[in-house]
Amino acid sequence: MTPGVRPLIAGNWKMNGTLRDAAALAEGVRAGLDRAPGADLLICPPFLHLHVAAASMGWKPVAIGGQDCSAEANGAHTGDVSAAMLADAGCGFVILGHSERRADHGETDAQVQAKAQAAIEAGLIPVVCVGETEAQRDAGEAEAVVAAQIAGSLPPDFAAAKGVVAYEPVWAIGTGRTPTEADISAMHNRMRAEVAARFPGLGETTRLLYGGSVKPSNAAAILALPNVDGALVGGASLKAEDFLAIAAAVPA
Ligand SMILES: O=C[C@H](O)COP(=O)(O)O
Repeated sequence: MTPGVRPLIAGNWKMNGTLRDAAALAEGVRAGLDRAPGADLLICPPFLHLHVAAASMGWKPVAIGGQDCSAEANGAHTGDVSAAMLADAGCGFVILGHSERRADHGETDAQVQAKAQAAIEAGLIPVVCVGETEAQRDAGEAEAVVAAQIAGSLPPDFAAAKGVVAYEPVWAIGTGRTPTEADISAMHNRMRAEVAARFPGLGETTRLLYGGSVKPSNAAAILALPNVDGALVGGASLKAEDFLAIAAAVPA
C-alpha cells in the first residue's frame, strides 16, 4: 500500500451474466460490505447491467463503473456509449484501455488517452489499464512497455482528476498465473516513479492497482506490497464471496 492512500478493489465483470445474475451479484456485494471496511469498492458490470446492479445496491455505497466509453461527446457513433451517458447512469468510474480492448478493438495509447480525457470532462474517474505481453516480459521489455503506455495513455488532467492506473500483465489475466511478488513490486515502483515524475505533487498518491488472477488466496500478499493500492479483479469478482474476501484482505 501507499501511505495515506485508501485502497480500491475493483471488479471487472467483463461480458458475463444476465440481468438476474447482475442483480444477485450486486446484492451479494452489498450484503457483505461490512467485511471490507478498509477499502473503497467498485463494480464494473456490462453496460446493459449497470442500472440493475446499481439499483440492487440502493445506488450506494459501492461505486459503479463502465468498462469503456467513447472519446466523443455525442453524435453519429453507432454502438458507442459516451462518458456522459455513464455518468448519467450513476457511474463514477470507467475502465479504459483494458488489454482485451487493446487486442479486440485495436485501441492505441492515443485513443485511450482521448477516452480518459472525455471521461474526466464528464466527471468520471478513469481506470487506465497497462501491461506487457508474455513475449515482452521474456524479452526484458516489461517495464519499458508499461512506462510507454503510461506516457501515452494518461491525459494531462489525469492525476488531478484522481485517475487510477491498473497494471495487468496480459499473460496473467484469466490464466491463474501471477508475477512473483518481487516482479509486481518492481513494476509498481517503476509505475510510481513514472506517474510522480509526470504529475509532481499528485502522482505520489495516484492509486496503482494490480490485476491478473487475483483471488482470495493471493490477495493479502499482493495488497501488502508497496505501491500496490488495490486490485482490478476479473473472474473472482463474479462471486460476491470471493470479491469480498479479496477486499477484506486489504492490510489494516
Ligand atoms: O480486469 C480484470 C483483469 O483482466 C483480471 O482478470 P482475472 O482476474 O480474471 O485474471
